[in-house]
Amino acid sequence: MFKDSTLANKRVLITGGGTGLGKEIAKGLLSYGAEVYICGRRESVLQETVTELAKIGSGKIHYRVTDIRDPDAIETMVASIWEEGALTGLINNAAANFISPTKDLSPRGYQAIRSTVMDGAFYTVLAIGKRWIKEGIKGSIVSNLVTWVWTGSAYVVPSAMAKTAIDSMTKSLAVEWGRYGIRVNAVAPGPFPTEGAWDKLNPTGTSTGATDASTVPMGRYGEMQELANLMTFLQADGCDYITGQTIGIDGGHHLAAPSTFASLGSWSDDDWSSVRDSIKASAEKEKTQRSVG
Ligand SMILES: CCCCCCC/C=C/C(=O)SCCNC(=O)CCNC(=O)[C@H](O)C(C)(C)COP(=O)(O)OP(=O)(O)OC[C@H]1O[C@@H](n2cnc3c(N)ncnc32)[C@H](O)[C@@H]1OP(=O)(O)O
Ligand SMILES: NC(=O)C1=CN([C@@H]2O[C@H](COP(=O)(O)OP(=O)(O)OC[C@H]3O[C@@H](n4cnc5c(N)ncnc54)[C@H](OP(=O)(O)O)[C@@H]3O)[C@@H](O)[C@H]2O)C=CC1
Repeated sequence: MFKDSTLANKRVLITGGGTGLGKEIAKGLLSYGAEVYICGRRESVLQETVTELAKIGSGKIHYRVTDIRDPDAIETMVASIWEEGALTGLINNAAANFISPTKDLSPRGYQAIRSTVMDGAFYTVLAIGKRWIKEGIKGSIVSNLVTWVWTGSAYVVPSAMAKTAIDSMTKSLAVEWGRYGIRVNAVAPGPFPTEGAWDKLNPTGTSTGATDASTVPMGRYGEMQELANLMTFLQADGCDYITGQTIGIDGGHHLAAPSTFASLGSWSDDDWSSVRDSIKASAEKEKTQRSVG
């Protein structure tokens, strides 16, 4: 989809890049020439990913063991990356989540999710953004959110809340940092099965609720390359005027929510014909009662 050199000279940090979508995004950025840093809390997982992905593109991929809930740890990570060269991009991807009735959540359960998704992304943006402003670097921030920023979602309330906060950060910082040429965008994926997410959101293995591909208008899950391509586009030069946007990539999933008429997709032509007759009859009846028009 892009030239191999599309991301040459780009240096991008992907939080949570050792697994799942972060790892797939890393593959995409590497294949288009970027140098990539990934971070997470499990060194063995990061090491394995770096070894595997070093064969792709320029092969410049590095890891840092970091808990993004700790602002001091983030500062240490970002300072050590800067010693090797300034970043040009950040992808806020690390997250925590699990399904649970909200009434059963403890404060610590809520905090585990909020502190990773909301606080972790903010601390990372702050550590990197302040360096870009000081050094006059026009960086690109992209946060990996979810369509729940538009619909909310039962049974994953802390995740929906924290992702929505980062959606708000995206719009707010796009304005505040536009003067520095820093772009702040987000993507909102629908279901892209990964081990990490499906263990926490589809523990029965029966694909119900938001993990059910049959409720996606396109009738399928997202493909990793599709997400990696969108991330590449948002990290590349060429459309710098795009900022403050959250771009859905969900096969139309959130537009098919129960609050819409999406289920009418099962009606036949005969059903529609009968419905049309009924609606017209109603309109005709009303017309006979009109005093004007
Ligand atoms: C529309 C599209 C469909 C798909 C959309 C997908 C959108 C988003 C997906 C994701 O974000 S998936 C990401 C999945 N990956 C992860 O979650 C990785 C990181 N996860 C973790 O580290 C753990 O799973 C964790 C539990 C979230 C946090 O671990 P931590 O070690 O920090 O905390 P703990 O001490 O284990 O637990 C803290 C607290 O939480 C309570 N808790 C844990 N699990 C549950 C549960 N299943 N139900 C209720 N409560 C839970 C735990 O009991 C602790 O509370 P206290 O008991 O101490 O009060
Ligand atoms: N899969 C899907 O269908 C969708 C996913 N998303 C989003 O995509 C992103 C990736 O999810 P996915 O790949 O599916 O799930 P994963 O569980 O594979 O990815 C989560 C990553 O975050 C890292 N992480 C978690 N907590 C921390 C922390 N405190 N500090 C540093 N790193 C941390 C984990 O590494 P470690 O445990 O080693 O720290 C892991 O690599 C998330 O933001 C998720 O909300 C959005 C919509 C749909």
